[in-house]
Amino acid sequence: MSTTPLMQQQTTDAPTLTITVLGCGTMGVAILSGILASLTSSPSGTGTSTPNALLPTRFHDTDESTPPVLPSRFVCCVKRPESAQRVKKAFVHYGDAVTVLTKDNVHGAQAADVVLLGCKPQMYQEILGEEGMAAALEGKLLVSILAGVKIEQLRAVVPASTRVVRAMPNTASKIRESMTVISTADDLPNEEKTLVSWIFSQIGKSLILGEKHMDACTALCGSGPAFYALFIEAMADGGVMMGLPRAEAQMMAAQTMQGAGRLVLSGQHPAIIREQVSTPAGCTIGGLLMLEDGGVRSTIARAIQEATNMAAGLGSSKKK
Ligand SMILES: NC(=O)C1=CN([C@@H]2O[C@H](COP(=O)(O)OP(=O)(O)OC[C@H]3O[C@@H](n4cnc5c(N)ncnc54)[C@H](OP(=O)(O)O)[C@@H]3O)[C@@H](O)[C@H]2O)C=CC1
Ligand SMILES: O=C(O)[C@@H]1CCC=N1
Repeated sequence: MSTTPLMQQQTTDAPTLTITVLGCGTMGVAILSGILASLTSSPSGTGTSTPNALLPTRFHDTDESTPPVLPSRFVCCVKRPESAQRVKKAFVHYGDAVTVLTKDNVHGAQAADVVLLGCKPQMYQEILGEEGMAAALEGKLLVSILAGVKIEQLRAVVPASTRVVRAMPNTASKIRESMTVISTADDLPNEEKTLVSWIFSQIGKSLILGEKHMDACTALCGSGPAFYALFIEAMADGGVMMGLPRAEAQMMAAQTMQGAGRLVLSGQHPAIIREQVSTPAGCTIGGLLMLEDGGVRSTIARAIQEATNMAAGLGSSKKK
């Protein structure tokens, strides 16, 4: 039987690395599920982060190297006992590798090498300002997935020795199909850049961009699954309207969306895909014109604009 990194580190004296999630809700569970799945799958099954041939060179694809020590211990911090039960249930198959703490963030941070901040944006000051937290974060790497909270805001509430990184993943982390954008300060040590890149490349594709783009990335990557889900529902509704059974219509819509996305990722321009599908005098052009009549293109673009603007305001302490 082949051994996985998680198994090796649990059965030998190899150095360990602990990731603690402060606020382990939907996203915390999704991210840890993806990382744990990558650590426990066979080497050939790991890493979905193939370099994207479509990326213009001005964008930096993330570092593809493997850190010398991989995470093998995970601590999940939540507030309510019922959430603790839910998280325990999600990770029941990983035994001692996952610990769940309720209202015990400081111990969680003390145990960590890397702290993943996964609470609501409005909670960061309260959680990072807890008594004992500053000492627990000294010299550590803090990765925030909070929408709208800037690196500068986080730096203002953690010790100067804490390195702060922002990342914007999405719920598809759970199945290792996230799209994550990472933003780091220029002075982040290379080994920590490698570690952060490794973490997010285990749960899908990732790239590095300047922080000024983070709110738009939040709309595209973070909110994106909700927008595509609406599109899937609408496509399926149309199929049902025309007599298709609901479950089959939904499957057709989702798989067709995935296929179109993969064609784009394989290098085909969306306009070429659209033209190739539109047989002259065929049905596709009829459907496309109906969508254009309905202003779908600008409505979708405006939805990204609106979500971006709303994301930008989420880090403001006035919002509760
Ligand atoms: N949902 C998404 O698709 C995405 C979300 N994000 C960002 O991720 C973050 C989390 O979002 P999401 O996972 O949806 O939110 P959830 O509400 O699901 O998770 C928040 C977690 O924080 C915990 N929490 C609240 N207060 C405390 C506290 N004092 N100490 C410890 N834990 C606490 C909650 O615990 P309890 O349940 O016990 O209250 C809960 O587990 C947000 O900042 C969001 O902007 C980023 C990308 C995508
Ligand atoms: O809706 C939100 O605020 C979060 C951030 C991105 C996705 N969900």
